[in-house]
Amino acid sequence: MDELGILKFELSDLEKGSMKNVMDCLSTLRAQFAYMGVVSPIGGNKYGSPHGDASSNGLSSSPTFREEKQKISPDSKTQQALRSPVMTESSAASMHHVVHKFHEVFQLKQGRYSDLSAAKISEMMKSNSLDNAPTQSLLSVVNGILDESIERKNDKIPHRVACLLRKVVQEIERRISTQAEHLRTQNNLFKVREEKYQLRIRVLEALASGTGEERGVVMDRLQQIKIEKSKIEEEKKTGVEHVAKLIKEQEQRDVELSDLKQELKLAKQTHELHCLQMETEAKAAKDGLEGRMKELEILLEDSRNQVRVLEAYSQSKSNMFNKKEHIFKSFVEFQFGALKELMLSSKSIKHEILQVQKSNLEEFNDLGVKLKALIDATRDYHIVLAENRRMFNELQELKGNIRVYCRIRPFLPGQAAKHTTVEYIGEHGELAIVNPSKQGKDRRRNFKFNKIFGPESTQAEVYSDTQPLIRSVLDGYGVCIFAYGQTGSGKTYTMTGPNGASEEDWGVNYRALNDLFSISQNRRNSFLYEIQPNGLAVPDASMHPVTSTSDVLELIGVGLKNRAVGATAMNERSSRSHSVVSIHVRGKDLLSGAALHGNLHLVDLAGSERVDRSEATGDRLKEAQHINKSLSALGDVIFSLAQKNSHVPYRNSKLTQLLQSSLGGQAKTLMFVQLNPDVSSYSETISTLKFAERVSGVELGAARSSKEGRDVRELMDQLASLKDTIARKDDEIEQLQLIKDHKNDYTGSMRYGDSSASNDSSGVVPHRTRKPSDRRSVGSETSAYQESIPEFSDKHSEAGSQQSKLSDGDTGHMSSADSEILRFEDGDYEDRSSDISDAVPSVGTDPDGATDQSTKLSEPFRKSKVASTIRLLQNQTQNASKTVMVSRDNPKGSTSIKNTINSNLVKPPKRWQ
Ligand SMILES: Nc1ncnc2c1ncn2[C@@H]1O[C@H](COP(=O)(O)OP(=O)(O)OP(=O)(O)O)[C@@H](O)[C@H]1O
Repeated sequence: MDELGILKFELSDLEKGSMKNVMDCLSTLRAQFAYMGVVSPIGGNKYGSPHGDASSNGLSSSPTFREEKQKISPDSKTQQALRSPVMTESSAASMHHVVHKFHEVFQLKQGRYSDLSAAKISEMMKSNSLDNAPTQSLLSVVNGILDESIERKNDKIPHRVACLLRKVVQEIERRISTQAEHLRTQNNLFKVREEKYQLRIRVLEALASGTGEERGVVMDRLQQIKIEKSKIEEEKKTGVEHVAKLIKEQEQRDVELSDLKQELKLAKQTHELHCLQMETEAKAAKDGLEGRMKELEILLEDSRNQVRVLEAYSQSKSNMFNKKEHIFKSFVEFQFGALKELMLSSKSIKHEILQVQKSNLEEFNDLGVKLKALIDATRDYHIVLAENRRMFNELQELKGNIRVYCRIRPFLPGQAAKHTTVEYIGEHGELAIVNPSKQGKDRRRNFKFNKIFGPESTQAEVYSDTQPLIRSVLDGYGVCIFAYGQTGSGKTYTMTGPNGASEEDWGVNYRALNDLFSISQNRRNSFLYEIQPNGLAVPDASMHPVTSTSDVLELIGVGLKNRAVGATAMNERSSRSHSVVSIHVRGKDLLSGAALHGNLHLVDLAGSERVDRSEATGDRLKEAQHINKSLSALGDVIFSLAQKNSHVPYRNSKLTQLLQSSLGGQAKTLMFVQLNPDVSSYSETISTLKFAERVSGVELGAARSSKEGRDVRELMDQLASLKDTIARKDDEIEQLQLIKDHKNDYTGSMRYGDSSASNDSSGVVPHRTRKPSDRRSVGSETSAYQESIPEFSDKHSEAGSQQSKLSDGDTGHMSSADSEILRFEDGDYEDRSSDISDAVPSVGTDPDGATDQSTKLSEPFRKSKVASTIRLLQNQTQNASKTVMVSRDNPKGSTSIKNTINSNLVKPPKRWQ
């Protein structure tokens, strides 16, 4: 519309309701189409306005008018296009281009045609330009040139302008002729049509003239046709307007379309680029995703496996839980059942408890009274227990504070000639030694000791007679057990046992230690023991606290490492020093607070030897001399004690220094006399036996003479009476123990609800389970104490042995004390006993006769009567023993003894005091 110069309106004008622009536009369009109708071939006037020729009305020279004419004068192609009901896209585009060209070529904006350049004019003259130029433009050119020539007043116009004018005029003429031809053709057509219509009119008139009726119909029909015609024309007009409108819309759409195409192209390029980019990204993303997908697949597979495993696991768990649930359910049901039962029983128990509480209260009151009695009884029990201990040790003393056991070792597997010197071993300590090289009376020598252990005796048997002394250690006594004998006779074997000994072969040392600790444990309720407290015993020796046998064994091991051992001709592994294990015990009576101190010396003496036989020389000889010297010192001490010398030479050797506390005084001494049975050792054997005999008979030798042999019987009676008293006391103690146990059981059962026997660890507990008749079944009235006082078991054997000793016809072995006779070098002792010629009167007793005495001893009695009686008994028996002893050199006397000593005579005591 801009190009056509038509006023336009915007869609917004319609929306706003401003119709002015719309109306202007429509009126301009109508005017234009009206003009087109005028210039159309049908109108017959192509160039002129409806009001006549422009040039003629003077408006032609007006540029506005020219322009207006140009604007509204489309060329033939344009007209054709406009006339064409359907306009193609290309034709519309070309029409637009042509109109544009016309304006460019022929529109003279300013100046004159005569001033136009030749090039411009030649361009205008191109047939193509002229052909395409609108007629109006051509006429404008003509008019312009003519106007210029009028203005120049017939002055000549330039040649090129004249050529242009002619060319334009020729073109106009050509067009006019074409137009005329067209008009003629049209005219002819109209004429044909007119004739046709005339013909129709005539037909119609004929018809009209025929009947009035028919004429009316025809007229109506004609009228209808006219109306139709006018309608058709109207529609045609509307259609033309519609086509123009469509053309405009089409153009607009084309523009939009091209813009859109352009945009589409751009968008397509952008899109393609974008697509490319997207594809690249997509590819990368796809690769990444594929990788990720593979990973995820692997993960998925793993997860599935895990899920399978977990499923299996959860299945098994679930099964297990189901089972458990089942079990729990049944358990809970069972528990509920049990609970119900419990509740029921709880009710009845509560009821019972109430009743029991009631009865308990009564019993408690009763018990309070009984408990008081028990406390008193317990106090008495402890007093009696202490008394018992005292009596026990006094009895030990009565049995003798020094005992001599003789042990004969067997022949060793490697020993060649097995000729023994031991001819006879009696059950009660008798020993007969023969000298194969002598004949007659001197061939045989008899000895008597507390006990003889033959070659077959076991370690346990040997120890069984030693055990009672260990108890004395814990009662506060000094005890010394030592082994004496020639080298290789088995001292170490007896004291320690063989190398790497099993428990069965353990020697005295180990067994004594075991007993020491076990008895101390048994007494823990009444005594607090401290074994081997820290301190120093002798120079270069130290003391260490111990709590068990193994502790002591460790210390012994340390000591043994320090012990000199060497091979001699007599013993492949001879101890070249004394070995002393000292155990010190400090005890405290928990009830009375009294303290006691005992000690135990376990001595394995170095072997005495005849240096000519042991073939010792050099250091070994010196060693042997030292050993013999210290043994000699030991003998001196023993005999000094025996003679009750004011001075006892303890300090002559370290050995006697060490043993001082367990030699003399209240100390008890046990000596194992070790013998080698081989004939080659005959002289050493005799020497050893003589020494032992002297030790064994120390007190006998030291006793003063007594002519009151008859007193022995009386004293024996008293002794038996005392034993009976002890037995009764034992019964009392036992009864108290039973009461105490009953109390413990009762209180235990009250506390724990267990009325069964309590497990009392005290050493006296076994008694309460035994009947009195059982206790006496051993054959002694003191057998109730066989476990706690095992020595009682051997009293008969000792008594018996003493009896045998006294009844032995050979009194040659009964040597008297003589401190000067201990000589090992010559292998024999010189017997220089004093002349004692008194015969022993007939003595004897019946133990059963003493049972009716002293059935009840009061405390003052015990303190005074018992003690004084024991002392008296000791003195008397010593005298009696002396009487027996002195008779050994008197064949007559010995015969007398043999005939008169009663078999029940108890061995006289051997005290050194
Ligand atoms: N009762 C016995 N039964 C078996 N073998 C024994 C017995 N007594 C000793 N023996 C053995 O006799 C040998 C010598 O014994 P042991 O070493 O005990 O003698 P000893 O008197 O200590 O000698 P020494 O004084 O030279 O040290 C050892 O081989 C020992 O095993």
